[in-house]
Amino acid sequence: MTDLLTDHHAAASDAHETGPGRLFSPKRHPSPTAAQLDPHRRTLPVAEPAVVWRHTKTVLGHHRRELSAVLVLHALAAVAALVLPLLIGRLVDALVTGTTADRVDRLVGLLLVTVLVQTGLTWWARRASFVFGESLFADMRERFIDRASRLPLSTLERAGTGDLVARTTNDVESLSWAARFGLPSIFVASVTVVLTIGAMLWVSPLGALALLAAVPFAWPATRWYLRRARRGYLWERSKWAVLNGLAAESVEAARTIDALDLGRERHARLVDAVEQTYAAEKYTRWLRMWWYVPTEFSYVVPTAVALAWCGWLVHGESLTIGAATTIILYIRQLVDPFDELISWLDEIQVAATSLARIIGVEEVPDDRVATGAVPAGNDLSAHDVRFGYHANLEVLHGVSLDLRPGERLAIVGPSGAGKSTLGRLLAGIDGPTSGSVTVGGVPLMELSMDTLRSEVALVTQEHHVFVGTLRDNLLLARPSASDADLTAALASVDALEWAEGLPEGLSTTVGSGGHPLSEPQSQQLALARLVLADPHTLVLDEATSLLDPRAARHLERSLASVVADRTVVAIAHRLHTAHDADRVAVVEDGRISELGSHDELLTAGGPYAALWRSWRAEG
Ligand SMILES: Nc1ncnc2c1ncn2[C@@H]1O[C@H](COP(=O)(O)OP(=O)(O)OP(=O)(O)O)[C@@H](O)[C@H]1O
Repeated sequence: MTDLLTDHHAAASDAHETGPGRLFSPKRHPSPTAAQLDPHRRTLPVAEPAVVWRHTKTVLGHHRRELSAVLVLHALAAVAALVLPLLIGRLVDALVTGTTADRVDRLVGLLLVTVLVQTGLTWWARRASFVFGESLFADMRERFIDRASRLPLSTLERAGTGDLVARTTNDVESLSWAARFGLPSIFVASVTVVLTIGAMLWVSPLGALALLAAVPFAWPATRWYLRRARRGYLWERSKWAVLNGLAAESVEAARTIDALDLGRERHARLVDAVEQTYAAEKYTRWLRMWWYVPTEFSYVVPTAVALAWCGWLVHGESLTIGAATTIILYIRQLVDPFDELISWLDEIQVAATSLARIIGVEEVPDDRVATGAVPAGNDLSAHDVRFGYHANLEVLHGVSLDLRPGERLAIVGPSGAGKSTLGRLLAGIDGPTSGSVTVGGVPLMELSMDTLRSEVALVTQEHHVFVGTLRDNLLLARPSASDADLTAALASVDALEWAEGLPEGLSTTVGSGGHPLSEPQSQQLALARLVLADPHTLVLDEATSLLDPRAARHLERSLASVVADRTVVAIAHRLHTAHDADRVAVVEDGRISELGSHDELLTAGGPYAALWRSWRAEG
């Protein structure tokens, strides 16, 4: 047993030992390394056990009344269950010492009533537990969804959506299972175990000693298991998150994968993710296997010991046959709840890991704090802005820029210079590490998301159509808009004709699985959303096909009507946009090296003039 329960963290180097002889040797199985767990690097945070415990206590505190009712009902049901062996013991003693038929009838009648009462109480207690588990789970889920839907975009981009999707699906499901079925079973089992042991001690403390025979089997094995389970399940969950993310991404990007012939590469990555998930699953199964064997012994051995021990006590007249019968029945009666506790202990480990991952989402710091300050005007300014996606790797090195309301400013520069990054900062997606980006004198990071979107918006290549009606998709931009507003917005981007031609007009379900929208239609929908949000400044990333000169003429018209009367920052990857702009900012190596009109910069003969000449030569 001691050999079996030795600490094997050092065995991580044997990660590739998978022969059958090795597989079942506890010494050889690889445990997760810190790098494999990787809970804090690029993934979302995982709450520490103390935080999980504090959170659980708080949530239980909110349901104190239901919890007390559940415990009292289970205690009553357990007491009724304990009366049965006691009555049977009395019956045995009465029969051994001699009694009347009348007394036997009374004891049997009492037995029947007890069975009925116990059944009724158990049903009631279980029902109360289910209701309790459901409301507890509903609370936790609501908190999680609330936080998850407000996560900073930069955090999500860094962590990847796979991790959040895994927490929303696998983890919530495992928690739901534990809350709905685990908690009720644990209540029943714990109350029954405690009361049964109490009853055994009351009947005969000496006879109850037989129960100690379970300890050498159950105790060390459980300790050994619990020491490793959290790390094991965290490892398993993190690998599932990677696998889920890869699978979802592969399905979403199926067309691109086909077009670029990336099938083989995706397959290799999926196989690698499956292998890593398999290794993690194998580890936790291995833990359970070595834990279950001794615990199974702990169920059987005490009954055998009790038979011998109580028999010896009866022989020495320290115990009546009836009391011995009661003790042995109690020991048998303990097996089921004990087994239930042991198997739920395992599920609870999984659920606790899931809970730690779910609560971890709450630990993501907000990237903005809405102060309630109201911008005094529409002028957008960047002042000495520095920013990097990673610590020690600055991308923007002190950028200052004052936009003139209503102007069209093109940002040009070599690839990787920081143009898109500057665009993200000007649109308030990311906050500067130092310096400030303000609108009407208020830093963008001090505006609520709703206010921010009515000031400045980033138009990217993404024009996602959400599953829901066309109306729902438009209302996202302005929830208070009337149907007339929506129709006007669609008309302004030249989309009314096809929108009215949909089977149910604004009420047509679009998005994945709904009525299919063509690429230009999806783009117009995104533009109509912009019209509804009505920001005074737009940051257009020209990488988007929205500005592709080969795009359909009506799309260009749609865009033109959206940008009219707004301040526009166009991140120009083709210089013809710069030619049409009021001013051009040249970004080189994270700095603005030139700023002026097209003609001024050409006359200056600096970097812009060189870029323009080489672009003309290529064109
Ligand atoms: N999400 C990100 N995480 C980490 N690094 C990033 C991220 N986005 C951009 N970078 C890095 O920041 C630097 C500037 O990138 P950015 O996309 O802003 O340049 P760009 O001038 O827009 O280039 P391009 O014209 O090729 O789009 C590059 O070194 C890039 O690798």
